[in-house]
Amino acid sequence: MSLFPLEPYRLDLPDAHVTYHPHFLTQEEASHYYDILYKETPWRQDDIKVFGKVHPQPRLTALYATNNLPYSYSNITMHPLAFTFALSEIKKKVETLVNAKFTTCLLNLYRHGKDSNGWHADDEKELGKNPTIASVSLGASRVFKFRDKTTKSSVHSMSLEHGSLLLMKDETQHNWQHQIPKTSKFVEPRINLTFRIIKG
Ligand SMILES: O=C(O)CCC(=O)C(=O)O
Ligand SMILES: [Fe+2]
Repeated sequence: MSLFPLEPYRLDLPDAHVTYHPHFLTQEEASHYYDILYKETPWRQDDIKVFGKVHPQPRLTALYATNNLPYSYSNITMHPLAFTFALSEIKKKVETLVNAKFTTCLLNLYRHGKDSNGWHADDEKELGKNPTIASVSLGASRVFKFRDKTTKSSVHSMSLEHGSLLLMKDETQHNWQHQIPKTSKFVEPRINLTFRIIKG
């Protein structure tokens, strides 16, 4: 297999359903959306509580939704903004590919290699059982890892590239955790968009 496959493929993870679409967007589309979202998004840095200790989240975030429903994780509750034109365009493309309607998009900005996203599963109750989560990557490529939720072993590592889409569905969040680890390498910023479904 080549290092940078062109065709979508399903990851070889037991009790999960994860597909990776390396060229969901063209490089031009991806750069266009990166520039717009980098500039137009009111990025914020919330404090989170992990193991009883409060510290600033190691990345910037923003929440958008088509309804007014908040999203809570790591002891923070985010209230959504209304979808922008650019985000709506991306949402439509994702919905066509995935054949699902999303209500909510969480944006993450990893400013540099020290920004990260610790081990977690997107298993908050407002997402319901077996949530479908579509994750679009723009900007620098970053390593993305999965590990078995129970044994914390059998780690799968991959790179999420500019313009790609990673689709996690069925029992994936029930059985696996994921993370974006810090890196000591110099890396440019990366924007990630995770489309989710939150029903009231
Ligand atoms: O940045 C990523 O690719 C992952 C983001 C993520 O896991 C999340 O926001 O829940
Ligand atoms: Fe996640």
